[in-house]
Amino acid sequence: MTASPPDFAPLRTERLTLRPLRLDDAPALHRLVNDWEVAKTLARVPFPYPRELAATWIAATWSQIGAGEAWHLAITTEESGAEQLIGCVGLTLSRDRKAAELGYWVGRRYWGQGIAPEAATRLCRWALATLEIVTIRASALRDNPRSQAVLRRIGLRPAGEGVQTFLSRGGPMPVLLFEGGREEITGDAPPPAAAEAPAGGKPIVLVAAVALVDADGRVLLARRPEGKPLAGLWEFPGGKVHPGETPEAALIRELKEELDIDVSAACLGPFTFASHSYENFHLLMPLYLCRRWQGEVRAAEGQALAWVRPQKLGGYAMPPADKPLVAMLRDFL
Ligand SMILES: Nc1nc2c([nH]c(=O)n2[C@@H]2O[C@H](COP(=O)(O)OP(=O)(O)OP(=O)(O)O)[C@@H](O)[C@H]2O)c(=O)[nH]1
Repeated sequence: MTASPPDFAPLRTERLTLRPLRLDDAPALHRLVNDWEVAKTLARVPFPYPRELAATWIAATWSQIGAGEAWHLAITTEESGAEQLIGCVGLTLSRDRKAAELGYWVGRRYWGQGIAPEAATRLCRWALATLEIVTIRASALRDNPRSQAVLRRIGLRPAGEGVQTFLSRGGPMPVLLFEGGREEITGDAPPPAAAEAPAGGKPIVLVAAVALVDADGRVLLARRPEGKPLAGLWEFPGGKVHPGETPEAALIRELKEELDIDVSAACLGPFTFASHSYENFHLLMPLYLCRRWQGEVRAAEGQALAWVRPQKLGGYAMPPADKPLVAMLRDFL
């Protein structure tokens, strides 16, 4: 078992910090969760909660974070200048690593302040932008409307009913199942940009993008970082064309900013384009092909990068507009 808290940069919201648990959280954790009103809603928590279990569980969460299997984090807040533990929130990966199960609890004194949805939304957004998951699942006891309301607030939708064993209740209990993906949880409808809306229609957003192809014939994909619309999806490097800019100039600027490379317009070969309607704008995106640049590609904005063989492009989750582009690239390269 891991002997110290794992390296994990805390996730913050306006009021909360989500960070790995520490051994000195054990007394507060025990006090908050050894409360029938809290424990009775949780499947994996025994009641009464043995004092020594808190430290054992904290150490188990470190191993799981280290192994990339589950992220159970402390929810803390500042009260009169001191950090207070107020609950926990966690995600556990499914066996195929495509989904994660969400769980949380908040100490009774902190109920009714929207802590659970705030913490859960933050963790889910981090996970969708960082892990390879596409679905988040959760369940709530049928007789726990408060938790069901939290799951709806996060953006999860009902997905049937089930039965789960509850340690606290000593047996199987009926639960309602919930699930959702990136669109539900992040409310992703990318914002419209510069162009004016044509009467009765959506604004057209012009974005220049490029398939950079290296000497081995691999294509560069960049992962959209947390905080941007469609976070976690892989895309071709590029960005919006600013007013007065040509698409080539926009791309040259974006490639310098995002990847720290210098590209000349002569090395940008027009390849194809995407024309795709998103919910609140219509994307028009010329895709260039480029095999020559100066400098070494690096993630200048901290984004994840991947050099991908054309046949493997289908394995990366990309924005819907990119689907036809990927098929054309695969045929061409
Ligand atoms: N760069 C790029 N954008 C894409 C691709 N596919 C796709 O739908 N888009 C969409 O095109 C838009 C590009 O906007 P962006 O947010 O990356 O542009 P930007 O870097 O100028 O952003 P900012 O000004 O918001 O920071 C986004 O809505 C993005 O989802 C793609 O393959 N590459």
